[in-house]
Amino acid sequence: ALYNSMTDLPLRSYDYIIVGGGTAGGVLGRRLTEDGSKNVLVIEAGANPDDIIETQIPFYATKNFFTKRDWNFTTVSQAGLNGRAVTINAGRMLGGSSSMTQMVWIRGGKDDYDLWATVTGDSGWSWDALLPYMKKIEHFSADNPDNSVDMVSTYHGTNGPLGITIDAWSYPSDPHIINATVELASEFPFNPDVSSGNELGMGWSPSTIENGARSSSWTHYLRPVINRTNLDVVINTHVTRLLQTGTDGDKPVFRGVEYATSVPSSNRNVINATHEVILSAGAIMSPQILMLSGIGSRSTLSGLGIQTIVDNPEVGQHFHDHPRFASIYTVADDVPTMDIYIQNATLEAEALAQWKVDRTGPLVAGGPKQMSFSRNPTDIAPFNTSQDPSSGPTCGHYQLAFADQFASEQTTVSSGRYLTIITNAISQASYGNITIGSASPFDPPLINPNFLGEYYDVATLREGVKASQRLASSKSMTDNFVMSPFGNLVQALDQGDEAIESLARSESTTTWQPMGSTRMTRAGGTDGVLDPTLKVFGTVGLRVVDAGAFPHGPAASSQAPVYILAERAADLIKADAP
Ligand SMILES: Cc1cc2nc3c(=O)[nH]c(=O)nc-3n(C[C@H](O)[C@H](O)[C@H](O)COP(=O)(O)OP(=O)(O)OC[C@H]3O[C@@H](n4cnc5c(N)ncnc54)[C@H](O)[C@@H]3O)c2cc1C
Repeated sequence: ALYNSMTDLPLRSYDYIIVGGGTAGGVLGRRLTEDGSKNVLVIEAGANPDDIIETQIPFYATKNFFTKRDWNFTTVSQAGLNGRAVTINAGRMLGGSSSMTQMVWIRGGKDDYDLWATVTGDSGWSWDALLPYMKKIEHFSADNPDNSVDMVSTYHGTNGPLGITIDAWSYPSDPHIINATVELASEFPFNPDVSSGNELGMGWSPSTIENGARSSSWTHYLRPVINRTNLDVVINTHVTRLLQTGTDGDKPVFRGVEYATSVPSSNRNVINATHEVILSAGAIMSPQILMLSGIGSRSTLSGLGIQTIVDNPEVGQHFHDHPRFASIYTVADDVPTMDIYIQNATLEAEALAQWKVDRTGPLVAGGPKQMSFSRNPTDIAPFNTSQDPSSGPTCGHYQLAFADQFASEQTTVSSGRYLTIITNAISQASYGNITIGSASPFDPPLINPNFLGEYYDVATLREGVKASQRLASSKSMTDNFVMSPFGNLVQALDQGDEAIESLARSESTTTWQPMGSTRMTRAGGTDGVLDPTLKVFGTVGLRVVDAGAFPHGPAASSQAPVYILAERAADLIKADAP
């Protein structure tokens, strides 16, 4: 059942306590309770988003920003971004970030997961071994909209919990982009399924949308099973740290969970799991909770008066995110881009009324509907001398995604029609870290993704911007559609590489994909935090299952990889059950 506070919980013991009812936490809550033999408690800091229409309407995804459903994190000053600090929004509600994503559903390349297997020494993390889990997640309900290919049968599942479809709204850009895959077939070859293991090329991009509304790990994994008698979910409860409950051999056992309400001054109480505590608080908060619990770098912890129980300087390291740059183009005045619903309150109100009636109309428009994945050229600087940061040849270095609207975080406009082509550096070379500057669980951790810290990533964005321009200036795109580049992009494209790189430093921001801060490595490894079964090194009774656990960030948006990781994690946890 769902409870508003810990004081409402029935008096019973829990085999598993999951910290964070987000993307991974929702998957675990469902899977660990499905055979009925184990009691599970999920503790979530945020609230239940069921009454919040902005978490349901695909087009309203960004309206969740800066609300109480958003952790609203800010990075430390980023040297690679000319010293700017960047906001990283993250979901603080049931479903976590899956309740506020742009809904893009993309897995990454086969090499991404094969690298996980190599790094961990566990072939269970390879693409082939994970493909059944990938399918197990999906309730995939659309063929490719142009019917040229069946996206479902070979690589996708149709009986899983999570509703996934190709966005039902027809964007003005759709035919132009698909035509460009013919006109520019050598650079943007049509890829019938970018989630087949080879993501390179341009193809349709499915979204976590079903029947015109967002599907999240709350709406499609956890909520449908909330009445299981062995599942309790409690909201509005902030886990402040984990507590050692004993020792097993020479290792500390961490089965105690200390919590408070969302009010920092509220009392701390403790609940113990009989078997395991699983941290699924996301790649920013899970390392913070570990450090507050005495698991981390001794020098950091002792400086803050926290007793070190497990000295592991790897906690919080290898943190990264994919930097993003938006190239904006003007579009012919008579093209009905989504700008009309942003600029005209009457049209938006009509669209909202239509959505409320039957979940149709323009507001079902979610994230990008096509995507392309490309590799950097190998014959120019810095790529001809740098080590390739990608997992392998099935993975792109940059991803282009399209929005039929003005989509900038720097400026807004009140008129005009636009196409935004977003470059994401999905195989970035820069790594940063998460650490803590305070012993208070209510102070956010210090977040350093080190955006564009390596010149390689600036150059990757440069390549993406130039590829966007080649695409935007093609006959297919300029045929009654794209007019010209907009804003600072005009001058940068005119002036060339250095100017583009400089613009990338002054305008790039996050794709909201924090990853890798508690990474998994091989058993007994010293270059990570988790063993291949996601157990925290040096402890008993404790795992981390969230985006922080990725051994290497996939060349993709991160929600699908989190669902994939969590599905296998559930089986690994069950396999260890007493
Ligand atoms: C705005 C936005 C857009 C995105 N767009 C896309 C996209 O289009 N496609 C894509 O693939 N990915 C996207 N992502 C990234 C993707 O959503 C995340 O990588 C993924 O959902 C992370 O899953 P997680 O389980 O690691 O963490 P989360 O889903 O963030 O879950 C963490 C949960 O833990 C809770 N929590 C944290 N601390 C505590 C605590 N101390 N006590 C109790 N509970 C706590 C949080 O409230 C949250 O519910 C986007 C993310 C955001 C924020």
